[in-house]
Amino acid sequence: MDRAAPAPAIALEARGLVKDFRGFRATNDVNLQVHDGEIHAIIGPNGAGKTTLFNLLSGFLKPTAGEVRLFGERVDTLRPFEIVRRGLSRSFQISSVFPTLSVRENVLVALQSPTPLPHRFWVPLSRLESLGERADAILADVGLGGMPGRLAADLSHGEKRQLEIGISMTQDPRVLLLDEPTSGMGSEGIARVIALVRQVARGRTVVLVEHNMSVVAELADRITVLQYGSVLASGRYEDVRRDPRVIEAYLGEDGGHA
Ligand SMILES: Nc1ncnc2c1ncn2[C@@H]1O[C@H](COP(=O)(O)OP(=O)(O)OP(=O)(O)O)[C@@H](O)[C@H]1O
Repeated sequence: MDRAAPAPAIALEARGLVKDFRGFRATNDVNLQVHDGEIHAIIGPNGAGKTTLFNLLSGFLKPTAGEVRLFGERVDTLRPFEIVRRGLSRSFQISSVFPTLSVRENVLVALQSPTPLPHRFWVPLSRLESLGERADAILADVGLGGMPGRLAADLSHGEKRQLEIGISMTQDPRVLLLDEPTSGMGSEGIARVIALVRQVARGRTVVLVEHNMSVVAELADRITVLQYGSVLASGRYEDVRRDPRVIEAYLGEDGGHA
C-alpha cells in the first residue's frame, strides 16, 4: 500500500483566532492545525490561554476575530451542540457527571442526549435500556465495565475522569477535546488515563490540554505551545521540545524530563 500522502488531512483548524476579555487579549492570532487521526497536545504555562482556546474550538466562547474549521467547515458561528453534531466533543475540567446516578445511567443519559452536557435527561430510564449495549461497550472502553451499577458519587477522582471521557464518547466524536485529563491524579491514575486516551484515540483525533510533560511525551504526536495567548511553537513533539524558545519558556521549568 502506498502510504505517502502529499499533505495530512486537517481535522480541526484555527485561523487568526483572537479572544479579548474587556481589553485583555487572552488569545492572540492563533493559527492551529490538528491533523486527522493524531493526538495533539496543547501546552503552556498557567494563564497562557489553553482553556480559552479550548472554549473557542468547541464553541463555548465566540472569537473576537478569526475562525474555527472542523473538517474544513466553519463552526465558530455555530452553537456548541451543533458543533457536537458535526463531530467534535469535549470533556470539562468541571465534572459533567450526575453524582446520584449510577455509572451506567450516566452513560445512558448522555447517549439519548444531543450533547454530552447535562440537559434534557427526564426520559424514563427504562426507555434508555435500548441503548444499553452501546453504554456497556463505552464503559468497557473506558475501563469501567466492571462497575456499571456503582453510584457516580462513589467513584474515585480518576474513575470520575474515566466516566467523563466515556460521556464524551457517547457522541462518537471524530474529534475529542480533553481538558487536563490527568489533573489531580497520582501516578497509577495517570498510567490508566494514558492507556485510556490511547484507546479512545483509535480511529479519531484527540486534542488535549495537559500540564504533565511525561504524559505529553507519552501520548502526543504533535504539540502546540502557547505563551501569552500566542502560539510559540507547533509541530512534531520531538522537534518542538528541542526548540530553544520552548525550553526557555516552558519545558525547561520541568527539569527537561520531556
Ligand atoms: N472570562 C474571562 N474574563 C477575563 N479574563 C479571562 C477570562 N477567561 C480567561 N481570562 C484570562 O485569560 C488568560 C488565559 O486564561 P486561560 O484560563 O485560558 O489560561 P490557561 O492556559 O488555561 O491557564 P491554566 O493553565 O492556569 O488553566 C488568563 O490571564 C485569564 O485570567
